[in-house]
Amino acid sequence: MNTTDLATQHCRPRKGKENAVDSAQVSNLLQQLPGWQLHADGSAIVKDFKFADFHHTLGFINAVGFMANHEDHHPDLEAGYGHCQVLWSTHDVGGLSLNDFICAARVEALLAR
Ligand SMILES: C[C@H](O)[C@H](O)[C@H]1CNC2=NC(N)=NC(=O)C2=N1
Repeated sequence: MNTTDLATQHCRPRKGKENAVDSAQVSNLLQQLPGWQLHADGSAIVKDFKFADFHHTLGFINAVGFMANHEDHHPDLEAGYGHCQVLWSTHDVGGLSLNDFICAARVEALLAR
């Protein structure tokens, strides 16, 4: 499954350990997502996006927020003047589900041009 395929999928409720992706799937999916990395504790994927100034950073945050509400799947965001770190994990699974990779691909799609 490539980034475009991932980005055309929608999140659906995924709860419980049976919906966790295993480590082989994680490395496979991460190969489709340039710049995305497994977070230190292994329970999230993360990427830091750089922007020219605060306006562009805030525009990105709003776009990500709109998409996240639409998908009912919500990231942790940490931002400064010219960057925003986006972290996806699935609380309902206690780790990573396919929803996290779908949303990471959807963030990439927001920036594709
Ligand atoms: C009921 C609702 O769909 C759930 O609480 C959703 C909302 N957004 C969510 N976001 C994230 N990141 N993880 C979740 O498990 C999650 N659950």
